[in-house]
Amino acid sequence: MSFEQQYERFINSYHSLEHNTQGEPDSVVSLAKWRILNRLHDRNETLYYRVLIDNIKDFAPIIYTPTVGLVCENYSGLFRRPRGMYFSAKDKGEMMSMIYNWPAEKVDMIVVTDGSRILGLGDLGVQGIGIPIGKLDVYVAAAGINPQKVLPIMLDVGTNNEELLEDKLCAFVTSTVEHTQINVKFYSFFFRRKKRLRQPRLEGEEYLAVVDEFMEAVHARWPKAIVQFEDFQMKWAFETLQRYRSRFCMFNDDVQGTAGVALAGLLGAVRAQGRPLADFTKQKIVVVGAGRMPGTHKIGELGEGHNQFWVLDKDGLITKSRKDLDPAVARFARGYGPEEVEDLHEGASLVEVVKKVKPHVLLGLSGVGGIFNEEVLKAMKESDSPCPAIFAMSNPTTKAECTPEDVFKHVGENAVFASGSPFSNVTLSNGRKGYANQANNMYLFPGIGLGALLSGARHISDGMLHAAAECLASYITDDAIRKGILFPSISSIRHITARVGAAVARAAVDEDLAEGCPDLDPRDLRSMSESDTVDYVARKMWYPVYSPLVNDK
Ligand SMILES: NC(=O)c1ccc[n+]([C@@H]2O[C@H](COP(=O)([O-])OP(=O)(O)OC[C@H]3O[C@@H](n4cnc5c(N)ncnc54)[C@H](O)[C@@H]3O)[C@@H](O)[C@H]2O)c1
Ligand SMILES: O=C(O)C[C@H](O)C(=O)O
Ligand SMILES: [Mg+2]
Repeated sequence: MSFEQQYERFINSYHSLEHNTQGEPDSVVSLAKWRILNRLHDRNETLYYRVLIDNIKDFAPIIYTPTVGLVCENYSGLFRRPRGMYFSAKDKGEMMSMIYNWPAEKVDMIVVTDGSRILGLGDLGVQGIGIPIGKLDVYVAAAGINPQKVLPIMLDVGTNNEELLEDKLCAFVTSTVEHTQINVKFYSFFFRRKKRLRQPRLEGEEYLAVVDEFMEAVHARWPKAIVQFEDFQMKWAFETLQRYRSRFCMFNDDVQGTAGVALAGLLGAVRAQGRPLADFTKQKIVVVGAGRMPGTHKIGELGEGHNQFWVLDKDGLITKSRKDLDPAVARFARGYGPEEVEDLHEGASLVEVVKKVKPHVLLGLSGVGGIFNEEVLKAMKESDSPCPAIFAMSNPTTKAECTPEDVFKHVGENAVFASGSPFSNVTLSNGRKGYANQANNMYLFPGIGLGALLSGARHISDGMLHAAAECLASYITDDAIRKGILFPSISSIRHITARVGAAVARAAVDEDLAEGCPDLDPRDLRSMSESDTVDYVARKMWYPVYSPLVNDK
């Protein structure tokens, strides 16, 4: 069969599955779709990634949020074939040999998690491996990273999830070195089974010793690989970022990627009001969920010393009088400055804050589904903005703070909306479209990784991250913004990623962080124009075609 016939056969079977599962609950349909794609991934990488690239808008919700959340919750039951590598606390002293035993000669991109905060679903232990797998699928589809050079990693340091500690079915999920390669000259499958750690999570120095050994081992064999930290609980996300960011080429997607996407969305919200970007500092922004807030310090800096943020966590509004105030959040705590809304007290509720502040933007990163309820959204109607912006960024869909329907109904049809997981657009009363934008770090992490890789960056600086965010923000035209479109369509993700990747690489060059890669001297990168850099990045992207073993005569 030709490639085209194989492609058509797969798409037909996918459509039959859609037809045959009509009327079934959403979770059953989504998991069935994930299974059919996963089986294709296992047996034919080339076809899988072509199908994914061509249909990214339809398939991203299956291999990525929201379905990937459901997949992680059920991973031990869905598990058929291994994918990725697991390092457990019991491998201490052996991680270097394990890394050197990985059969791929070169690894460019690693996504690592410890499973402690999977989307808004909490501690899923080793079952969280679904996230690095999904993120790396996006790397292949969006950034054109060669799938033979990606490596999903789980650091198994135990779990504090009581159900998983009890669950006997989950006992054999992990294995030391797992690998399948299809469509290349060899097929390898290394598999040593071992039990997952069935114990509470390691803490303190014991925990850090595992991550340290893993990072040293990766760096020893692949010094130029980019390591993306993903879905670590807050305390370890920040600690590991500080610990490794100047020594290794790594970043934390939830902290840094998310901050960039939020920044692009916030700048879009300013433009939607027809105001110049300089007016950003006059925007009042209520943030619900303080987990990733310190990651947004760069956004805070744009505010030139004004505290334009009102940050709430599970205990309400955070003020200077908060007991045990987290130093990382302290700069956003209310309680100083002339712009203070005096009569808001420590722990004030979300509705109180919205009613008093009348914010331009309401940004949710709480992991609490539906927290932007009717009362909160109706209070947003009184916003000082002509186009109040609501960002319900929590994932997966069940954890979204509200839906676009609720926003356009309760806030008004002039509102702008974005969510972390995809929603459908809404038809408004006048027949116009109410846009359900997707504000997800998938717009940035592939470009950050690709730009760092192609420039051979020594590490990933704030300047490189800022360049990525600005590039995304400037991607959208004024015309689109006026319609309420704040983020481009996921269908353009490869194009967006080429631009973001180029912006990141150029920033690395500007900061003298670029050491180049085997086929590119950093001096060549320096001499490229902006559009030449985009072309270069786009040319370096892997694209799925069968490689002939014998050339035509
Ligand atoms: N869209 C994206 O690109 C993106 C990126 C990163 C994280 N997220 C999502 O953001 C959510 C939070 O992630 P995180 O890493 O910050 O989690 P986290 O657990 O570190 O932080 C959650 C925060 O929400 C607060 N919170 C909990 N209940 C609350 C309530 N009832 N009212 C107000 N605040 C409350 C907590 O106190 C905490 O500050 C997750 O659902 C995650 O999927 C989305
Ligand atoms: O994984 C996502 O969809 C975005 C983000 O990294 C998250 O943790 O929610
Ligand atoms: Mg994440």
